[in-house]
Amino acid sequence: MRALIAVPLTSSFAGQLADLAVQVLIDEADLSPKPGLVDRRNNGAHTDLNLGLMHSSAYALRQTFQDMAEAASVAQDLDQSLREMLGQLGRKGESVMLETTGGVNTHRGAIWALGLLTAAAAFEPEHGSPADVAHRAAVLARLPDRFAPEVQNSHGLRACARYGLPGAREQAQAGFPAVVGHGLPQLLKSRAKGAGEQNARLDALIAIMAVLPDTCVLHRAGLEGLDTLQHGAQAVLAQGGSATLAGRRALRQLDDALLRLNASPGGAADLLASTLFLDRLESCMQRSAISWKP
Ligand SMILES: CC(C)(COP(=O)(O)OP(=O)(O)OC[C@H]1O[C@@H](n2cnc3c(N)ncnc32)[C@H](O[C@H]2O[C@H](COP(=O)(O)OP(=O)(O)OP(=O)(O)O)[C@@H](O)[C@H]2O)[C@@H]1O)[C@@H](O)C(=O)NCCC(=O)NCCS
Ligand SMILES: Nc1ncnc2[nH]cnc12
Repeated sequence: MRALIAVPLTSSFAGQLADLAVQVLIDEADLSPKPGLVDRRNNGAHTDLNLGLMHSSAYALRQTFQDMAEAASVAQDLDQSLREMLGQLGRKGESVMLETTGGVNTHRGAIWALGLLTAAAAFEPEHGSPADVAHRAAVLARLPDRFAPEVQNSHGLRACARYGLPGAREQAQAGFPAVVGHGLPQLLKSRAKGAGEQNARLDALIAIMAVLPDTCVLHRAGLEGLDTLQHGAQAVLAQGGSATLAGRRALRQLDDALLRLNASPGGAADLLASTLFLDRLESCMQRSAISWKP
């Protein structure tokens, strides 16, 4: 149950959460050089994706995130009816994405992760710490959705079943450990060490890659791909991160290795966007305090 009486968010606050979700998707796409992924330099391991498509997809999802924030702001509890409403909005968002991109999967995992986090933030704006928001998102992710179609055959489900590893569902249900325990602490640590903002974000992405069983990589390149990703990312961190000369060299080697394997860590990219979302959320909430106070 809510800690305080439910206060419907003004549409402007739900709009600000949606703006933040879109902005972190743009920032993730633009960040360069990202190993194996679409960025400002090239399309990584993709033939069907490019930076323009990532941007169009991100902007097209704004209404989805706003609808999710508004639904959560009027919900009485983090319960099955809110979970099912978010499921319906998430599936609608996936259709909008596919219409915008001509059928290419740009942000399926991001709709899931950022959708849950946006709703969790909107539900209790007065508790906006990363740990609180990730915890509420996990509560939502663990609830059943009676209207979810029986999907047995997604790339993620197949990879999880084949290799016995957790995927996007489990990451959310566990409270986004790759974000809260790795991406965010690394972002703050690299900033504190004096790294520039782009290098700090790259380090956060690398910290996520070092631990995440990314089902996109497993699907395309199996355990060899996952091993290459995780060991390559650990090597970048061991060399001092992306701001050092040796770290930059290790990053380039990881990019080359992933391209050779045709592997793209799309799950890690989504979780970097989630890291940036939680990082900026508290200041967004403080700025908006006036708009949601009764
Ligand atoms: C629960 C869902 C996430 C569905 O999950 P499932 O595993 O069944 O389905 P997938 O289609 O495989 O989607 C999972 C996407 O999540 C990202 N991801 C991968 N690993 C992880 C991980 N360990 N932790 C977190 N997130 C992870 C990843 O998304 C990114 O990659 C996409 C591009 O992938 P790519 O392989 O390049 O492209 P494809 O076209 O799929 O294949 P190729 O032929 O090119 O190789 C891109 O979208 C990134 O975002 C995985 O793709 C959830 O979606 C769901 O149930 N939704 C229903 C609606 C709902 O209930 N919503 C709730 C409220 S929001
Ligand atoms: N930058 C990116 N490149 C490829 N797949 C992605 N999925 C999410 N962000 C991505």
